[in-house]
Amino acid sequence: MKQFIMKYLNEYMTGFYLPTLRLTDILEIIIIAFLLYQIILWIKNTKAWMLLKGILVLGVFILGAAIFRMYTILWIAQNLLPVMATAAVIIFQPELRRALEKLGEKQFLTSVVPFDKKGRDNVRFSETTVDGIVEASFAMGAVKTGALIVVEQAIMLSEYEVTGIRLDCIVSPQVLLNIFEHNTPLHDGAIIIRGDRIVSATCYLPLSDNMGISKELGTRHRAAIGMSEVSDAMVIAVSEETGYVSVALGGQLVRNITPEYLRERLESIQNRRAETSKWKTLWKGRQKHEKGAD
Ligand SMILES: Nc1ncnc2c1ncn2[C@@H]1O[C@H](COP(=O)(O)OP(=O)(O)OP(=O)(O)O)[C@@H](O)[C@H]1O
Repeated sequence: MKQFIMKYLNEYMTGFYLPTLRLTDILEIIIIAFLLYQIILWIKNTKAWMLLKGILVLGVFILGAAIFRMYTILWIAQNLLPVMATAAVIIFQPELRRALEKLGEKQFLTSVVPFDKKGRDNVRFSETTVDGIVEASFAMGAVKTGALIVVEQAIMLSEYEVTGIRLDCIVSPQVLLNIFEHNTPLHDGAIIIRGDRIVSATCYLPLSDNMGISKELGTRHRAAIGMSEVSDAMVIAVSEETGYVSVALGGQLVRNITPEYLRERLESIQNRRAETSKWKTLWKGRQKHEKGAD
């Protein structure tokens, strides 16, 4: 019996190989899992999602060609691969730039390595500015005055600032209402807010080419989403048609929000420390509003 067991173990267990697991291996697995998760998130939120689908279709086609030994197709695919890789980098240059910018953002770095303690406590804009933006947005919504307000964060929006008329004035509800008043020279396009000041008006923002955006939304909302796709800015859009106030951040538009929600969102980017503590509340609120908007 003992011999039989030993023979069985010899036969079946020698094929198993159990590598020794070091602490660095576990760390490596965690890092790779985190990076993969971030890449998948990035792919899902950008045009790269379409690219991935295209690559999958192409992969299946090439696999079919390999199985059926279609040598000419395989030769063409092999020679076109470097060209396609270069083309993908050129086509997705804005998305790649955005991903690298995100990596370099202070906010991202400080969330991983909290070396900039002083920076975390810095307040980006004052409570008066928050009040001004919230009050003006909903006052304009009530009378159906269209508006587009870009609140700059870590990424400087100089290239969009120069498309408009330079301003330098403190944010207040009165000024905002005046700027977006119909038939006034500054009402068209977007304004950019940096800190507590409006730095430019009538700015032209990049339009999003996301196919999933609701057809009932026009260029104002498309510009709000587009701006939030290429930068970390928070963009507030007030609809001239419905009076709804919407907010775009990271390529996502939350429509028909309440003053409390807008205040919360502004306060979350106003102070880095508040951002961490309010994350949970905001996320819950956003999900609720997204449901409401649908
Ligand atoms: N790329 C852009 N950059 C900045 N502002 C823009 C841009 N495109 C449109 N706008 C602004 O949006 C206005 C047109 O809005 P439009 O009616 O097409 O959009 P909408 O999303 O349906 O908004 P609304 O609900 O207010 O009608 C323009 O007059 C202009 O002020």
